[in-house]
Amino acid sequence: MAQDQLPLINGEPVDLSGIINLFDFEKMAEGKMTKMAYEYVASGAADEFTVRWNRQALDTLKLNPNVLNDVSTLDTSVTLFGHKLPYPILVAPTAFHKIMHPEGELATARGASKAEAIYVVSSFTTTPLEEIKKVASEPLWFQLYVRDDKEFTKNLVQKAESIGCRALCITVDTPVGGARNRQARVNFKLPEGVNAPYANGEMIQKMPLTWKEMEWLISFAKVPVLLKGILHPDDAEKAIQIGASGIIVSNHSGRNLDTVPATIEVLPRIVERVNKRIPILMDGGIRRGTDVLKAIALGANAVLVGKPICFGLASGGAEGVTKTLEILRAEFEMAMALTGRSTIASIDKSLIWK
Ligand SMILES: Cc1cc2nc3c(=O)[nH]c(=O)nc-3n(C[C@H](O)[C@H](O)[C@H](O)COP(=O)(O)O)c2cc1C
Ligand SMILES: CC(C)CC(=O)C(=O)O
Repeated sequence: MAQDQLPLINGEPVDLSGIINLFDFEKMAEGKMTKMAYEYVASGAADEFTVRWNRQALDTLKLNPNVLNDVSTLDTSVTLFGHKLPYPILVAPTAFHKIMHPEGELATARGASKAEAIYVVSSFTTTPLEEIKKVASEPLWFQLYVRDDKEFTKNLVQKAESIGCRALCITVDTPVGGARNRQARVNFKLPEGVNAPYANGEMIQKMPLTWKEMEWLISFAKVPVLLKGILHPDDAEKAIQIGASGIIVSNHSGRNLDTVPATIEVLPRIVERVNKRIPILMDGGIRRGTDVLKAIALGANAVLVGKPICFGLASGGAEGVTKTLEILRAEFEMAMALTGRSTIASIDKSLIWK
């Protein structure tokens, strides 16, 4: 690429041509981020067992491909809540993008839109929703951390709806923060000049969120509500009973409760209980196209990626985000073709080697 076409970070051109896979982005990002920001993004809770298990569980699942099916054209599209996505990968909500790149969430929104992906904006965005909306040409969803101030929460939901967010993901796995030892060691805090307008002046402290508050939220939400952070089949059932439109099987990338299982291990039980009544999304450790394929084979309708987006953003701003999604999308297409699957519907359990 010519020097004048390279993405800029802090006015400096950044060459992403050496980036071949998502792990390359992490290495590059580590070199560009402050230690505090890198530790914030890269770390998990306590001894980080769950962080490792998310990856190990995906790595050790083996594939069982078929040959000689016609894979000359692939249809990777899925429909979620009436909206057709060209491929089943969304940008997970992650907080504080301005500590990763000076353009923060604006770069993420531009990058995700260019890659035709839905961007789930975090409650702890460091850029106001209206500004993000202006640069996003693909749909936005909004992730909500419910605060004890009901008026504040309701206003925030209504703001997200009024700027056009198409769904709400209520994070239910963070009643308190986790034992984030690595963040504690670097004394993580937002740098001067960076703030989170919807954090209501606090980071995570105690959140009095119960099924009762969820029912209250669903009662006035005008867009589909998904519960993010479901790991127990009974909770998936309750989510359906109170009228949730979808769930996200997530262990918060191992950042909250260490030693919970990998999400790909949990997924089949939830899929069985939900029995196609509502869509199931999954996140946690998705780094390869084959990971996306495995999650869909085990019953997810779509997946989200968190850390890779942060590393793409830190490495190359909007271009880094786009490239992250494009690599994953291309690898997913290869994985489909190489396993003899030309549509999402044909990706079933028989793809997983037993
Ligand atoms: C740096 C970082 C910040 C995050 N911030 C939020 C957040 O604000 N709200 C939320 O619901 N989840 C948050 N998450 C969790 C992600 O939405 C997602 O569940 C997780 O990152 C997916 O796993 P992966 O990072 O292995 O892809 C965060 C994750 C990371 C890595
Ligand atoms: C402020 C944080 C609790 C945001 C978050 O969800 C995370 O860092 O995982």
